[in-house]
Amino acid sequence: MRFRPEPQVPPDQAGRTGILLCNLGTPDAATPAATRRYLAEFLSDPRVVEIPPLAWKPLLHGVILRTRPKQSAAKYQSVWLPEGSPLMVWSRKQATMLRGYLGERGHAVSVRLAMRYGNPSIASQLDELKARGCTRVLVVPLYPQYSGTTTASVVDAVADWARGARHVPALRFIDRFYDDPGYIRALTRVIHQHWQSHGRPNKLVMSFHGVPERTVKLGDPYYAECVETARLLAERLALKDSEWVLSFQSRFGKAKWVGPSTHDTLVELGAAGAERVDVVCPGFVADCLETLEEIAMEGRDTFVCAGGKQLQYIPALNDNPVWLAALAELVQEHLQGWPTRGHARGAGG
Ligand SMILES: C=CC1=C(C)c2cc3[nH]c(cc4nc(cc5[nH]c(cc1n2)c(C)c5CCC(=O)O)C(CCC(=O)O)=C4C)c(C)c3C=C
Ligand SMILES: [Fe+2]
Ligand SMILES: [Fe+2]
Repeated sequence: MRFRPEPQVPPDQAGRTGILLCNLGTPDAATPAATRRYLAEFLSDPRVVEIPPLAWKPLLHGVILRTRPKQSAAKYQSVWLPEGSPLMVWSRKQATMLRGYLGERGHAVSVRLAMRYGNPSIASQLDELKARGCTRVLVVPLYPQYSGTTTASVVDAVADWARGARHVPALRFIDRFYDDPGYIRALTRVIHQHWQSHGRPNKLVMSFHGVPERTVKLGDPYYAECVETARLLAERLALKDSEWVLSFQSRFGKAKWVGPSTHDTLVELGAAGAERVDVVCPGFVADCLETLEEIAMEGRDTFVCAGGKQLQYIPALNDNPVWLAALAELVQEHLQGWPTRGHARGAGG
């Protein structure tokens, strides 16, 4: 059967609104086997690696998936929490808190967390939302800056699921929030709080996940949106140009990525004798391997080895109440003006 059989939702029970929070995904365990499964799915996505399959598959299966899972699993072990992967732990907490924020305002909404790669899958959570009577779903990729490699890939997964569904819910997406006042306010708050308890650094490094330069040349708006987030943040923090710098981390593969690289920036700052740098990663709303290991551990070593004294990592937004309030507000904004006719118990109606 091409389209799934599904229970009928009686009109009087229809109209729940589903909120699907999506982040990237993470291995189920900090083991080479689980990391391999996760990387195989992630790195097989043509949105992520834009190399023709005939050239990429042999490299992926013959080289990368034979070596990287073991190395990455060791890194995951160094940040793993008793409850699991930091990305999963924080994302779950965010979903729970968002439920509270939206519930308080009395709307008939269901909030679910999905991961683009690994578990819980986007398809499984869309199935759950449908089973709860959601006839419309707001999809919220937790990427502040739009990129084809991340945001559009969530759209692909939702579209793949919809392709097999009989009763497809009405769909909306929050495709970006890089300049959202609440998001910028929450970042400002976290940084101010850090500076209140630890004093100020010589330099604030704003480090974003990188993407291949080619994707930007081909029209990906990601780089420009990172630049704008950084500018807005510096403005809100009233920083002079000499007090902050923008950089890009997590380079992967041999192609040229957008720069300047966070690694090179930390080496330069360390060699120039900077006493203390603080690093904040505004593109990650939840702490994960890329912030806790690559910045707070590897980055610190890089900076100190180059001659710097102290690197302080400023945590991601995680469970910050100002952030969750901003996210709830953003969700409400996107539900506004969504007609409730035929969606009897919809939010905002
Ligand atoms: C292969 C190329 C990659 C692109 C392009 C890319 C873009 C990209 N990624 C994030 C957010 C995250 N990436 C994370 C991990 C991660 N990223 C890549 C590769 C690319 N990312 C790999 C191979 C990995 C896995 C870890 C490793 O083996 O190094 C994570 C953390 C996941 C976790 O479990 O903690 C996040 C989050 C963005 C925002 C982005 C483009 C804008
Ligand atoms: Fe990544
Ligand atoms: Fe990394």
